[in-house]
Amino acid sequence: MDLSYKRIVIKIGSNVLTRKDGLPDLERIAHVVEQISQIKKQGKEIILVSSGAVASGKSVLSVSDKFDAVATRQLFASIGQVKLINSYSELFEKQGLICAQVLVTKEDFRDRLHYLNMKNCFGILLQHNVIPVVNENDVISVTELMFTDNDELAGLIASMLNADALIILSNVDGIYNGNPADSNSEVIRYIDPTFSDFSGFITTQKSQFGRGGMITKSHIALKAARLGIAVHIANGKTENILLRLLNQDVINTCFVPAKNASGKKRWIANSENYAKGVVQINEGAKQALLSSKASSLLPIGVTSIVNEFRKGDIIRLVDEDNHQVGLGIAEYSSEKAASLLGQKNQKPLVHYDYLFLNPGDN
Ligand SMILES: Nc1ncnc2c1ncn2[C@@H]1O[C@H](COP(=O)(O)OP(=O)(O)O)[C@@H](O)[C@H]1O
Ligand SMILES: N[C@@H](CCC(=O)OP(=O)(O)O)C(=O)O
Repeated sequence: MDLSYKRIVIKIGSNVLTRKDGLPDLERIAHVVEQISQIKKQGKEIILVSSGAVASGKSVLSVSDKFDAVATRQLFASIGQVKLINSYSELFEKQGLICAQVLVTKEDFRDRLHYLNMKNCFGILLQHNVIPVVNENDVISVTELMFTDNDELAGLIASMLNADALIILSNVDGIYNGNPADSNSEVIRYIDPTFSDFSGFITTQKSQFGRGGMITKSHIALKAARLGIAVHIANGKTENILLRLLNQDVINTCFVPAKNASGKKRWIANSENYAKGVVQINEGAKQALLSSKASSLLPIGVTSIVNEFRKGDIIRLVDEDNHQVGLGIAEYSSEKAASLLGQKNQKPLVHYDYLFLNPGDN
């Protein structure tokens, strides 16, 4: 049976696009493009998030290691991105398709105007049947301004565009229940979006070019799945992986999407950086919020106001150990909340409809 996704974000990691010697794998890139063009013919919309700029840059120029590492990365990325997008452009053209380059920074998701500009741009590209090829603007994004990796970028794009699915192509068949190198380990086929503790089996091990590793991937995947987006982690080195994945005849890890979250919840989920206020909640409130029943946050469950906020601000909810439980929109100010703290029968501080839960994301 075919997976009936209409809008799909596909993320390809540097490791999929490069050979063992670190040079760009043009055959692999061509194969990805061929598969995308076949999927396009089925009437689906594709947004491609492609890494590989730095690796492509390294294939053009060798630089002495006496230069600053950050500047060297900027150098490789700026040269490599041209090479990478030229390859995509030529290959898509051969398939009768047009692609576009979209380079973004983390700041663009924080600034509301930039966010809307970006969203509008994707809108017009998709309306014109163009395939956006997205990457981080590595020339601008250095050190603390960077996305954790392109998995984070792909998750944000999938959420911004209300995608039905996010496919993350890496160099493993999925998330294993142990060390992937161990022959006893098996790929976990389905992960429920309420699951949160991966520490038992995911190691911090990364592939040659990997930045975030599997831990970041799993957190991004959970977040997207909780927003109603199906996430697949699969092996980009497997022949016809995209076609086979959509035909459901290849092993991969699928994060099962939660029942679709409202647009408001999606927005809250991506607004962590706007969160002004912080409130600490007790264990009872935490259990109630995380239970399968739809619960709002009541003042009786709030133990303290950590940072002040106004009515309508995004606030972070933390538990007694200061671990994040979720984000929500405050129904009233921190001043009023402080006066109601611990009291019964009061109006919710955060209504369920304006609450996004993401325990374990910090
Ligand atoms: N339980 C696990 N299952 C699968 N991969 C894992 C696991 N634990 C750690 N990893 C590592 O995560 C790597 C993939 O992440 P990453 O290096 O970021 O890839 P990419 O460059 O494709 O984004 C795998 O190559 C593997 O070494
Ligand atoms: N933006 C960088 C890649 C960053 C990145 O996250 O890479 P990867 O972990 O391989 O997906 C580049 O194009 O080289």
